Amino acid sequence: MVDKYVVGLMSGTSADGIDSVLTRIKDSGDQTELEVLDFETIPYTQEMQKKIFTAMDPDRSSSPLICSLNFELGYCFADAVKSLCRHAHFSIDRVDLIGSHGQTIYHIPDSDETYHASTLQIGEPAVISYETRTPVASNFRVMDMAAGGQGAPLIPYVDYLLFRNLERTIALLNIGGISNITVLPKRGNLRSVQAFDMGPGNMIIDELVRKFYGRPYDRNGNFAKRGKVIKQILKTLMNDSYFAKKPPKSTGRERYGKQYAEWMVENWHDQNSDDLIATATCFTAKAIFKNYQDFIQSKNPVDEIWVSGGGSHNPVLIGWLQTMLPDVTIKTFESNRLNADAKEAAAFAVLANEMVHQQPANVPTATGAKEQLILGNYTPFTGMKNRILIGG
Ligand SMILES: Nc1ncnc2c1ncn2[C@@H]1O[C@H](COP(=O)(O)OP(=O)(O)OP(=O)(O)O)[C@@H](O)[C@H]1O
Ligand SMILES: CC(=O)N[C@H]1[C@@H]2OC[C@@H](O2)[C@@H](O)[C@@H]1O[C@H](C)C(=O)O
Repeated sequence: MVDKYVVGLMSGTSADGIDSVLTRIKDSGDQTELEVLDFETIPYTQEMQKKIFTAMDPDRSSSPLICSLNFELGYCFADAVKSLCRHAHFSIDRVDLIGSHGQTIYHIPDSDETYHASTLQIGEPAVISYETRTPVASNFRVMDMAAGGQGAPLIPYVDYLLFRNLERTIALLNIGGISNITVLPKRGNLRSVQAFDMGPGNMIIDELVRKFYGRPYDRNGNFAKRGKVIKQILKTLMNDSYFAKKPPKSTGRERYGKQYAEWMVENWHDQNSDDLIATATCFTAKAIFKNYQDFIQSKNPVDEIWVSGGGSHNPVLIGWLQTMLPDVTIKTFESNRLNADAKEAAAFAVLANEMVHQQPANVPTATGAKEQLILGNYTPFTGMKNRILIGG
């Protein structure tokens, strides 16, 4: 089986920048072997981040903005690939395939009286493909959703491929904008994997810090450290219907973004800023704890939780989580195959590789889809250097 050089691209719900990773992948499915050759994060300019947040906000968004941003982000993603290849001293001509998650603009996990269940990730693959002269796999969530799933989370399949069959039950917890978990029961098969979004990650903390201090996030939990948790507020926040909802479930900025933080500030305007940040940080930890207690503990008591995502750098958040789960070892995700920050981007390289091998890659127990499906749309470069991987 010939190795493929695959670039994975990810921009998460925090919209802080583009993670790109250059990988070498051998084989596919259960036989997948992944090697990470280089990794880079390119932060969005302030202007770009502002546009993304505006596009996500139903009160301020517009169709021309989303239309234009789809192309603008396509160029940003293509630039990220070019920059990564320069950084790795690797000719872009040698890249066989790009797997791009895109930027989530809106995610409606369940239909309601107004809107159909749907999800939108943008960053035009034709632009990425044209600019890099390389085929692109993208739009991984929609086929799962077409089959009645939530289109999220998708990383659990890759977690299973790369980290299964350990002698202990391991949970991979990613604390990004949203927190999500993958539980890999010891010696379990794909059907035994439990995975879902647990609720807010850093999203509410980020919004409060932006509002109070004009900074993007609470670096090393410094503001939370100065504040104290207001028990009454925490109790109110924990009374959230998302936590009672049984998995499969997924959530996003629509629920725990700017409006949520604004509601907190309005409701408790007489409270000290650092106390509110501390309370939001404790809320994030407690939401993870509650979901664990209600949906995981009795089924698959975990031995270890490996934490990745930006929240792993917040010692206050991790400290609280450890206090709530004294019997579980909580440690930063570590693997000789990939570092924590590269994990999500690398997962989209693996998903792209699965796509061109026509391997189903969703985990129906995690997304709620009716069946296993091949994920992703394929955009070949259709110019002179036409390299179509599918079917030959
Ligand atoms: N040193 C740090 N101290 C505290 N928080 C940090 C630190 N570094 C990063 N973070 C937090 O991590 C966030 C970014 O995390 P990450 O890049 O994992 O999110 P994401 O990939 O956008 O989210 P998601 O996985 O939900 O899509 C920042 O917005 C910030 O809140
Ligand atoms: C719709 C969407 O973009 N969901 C993201 C988001 O960020 C974290 C969590 O919510 C997860 O469900 C998902 O991302 C990861 C990459 C996933 O699909 O596994």
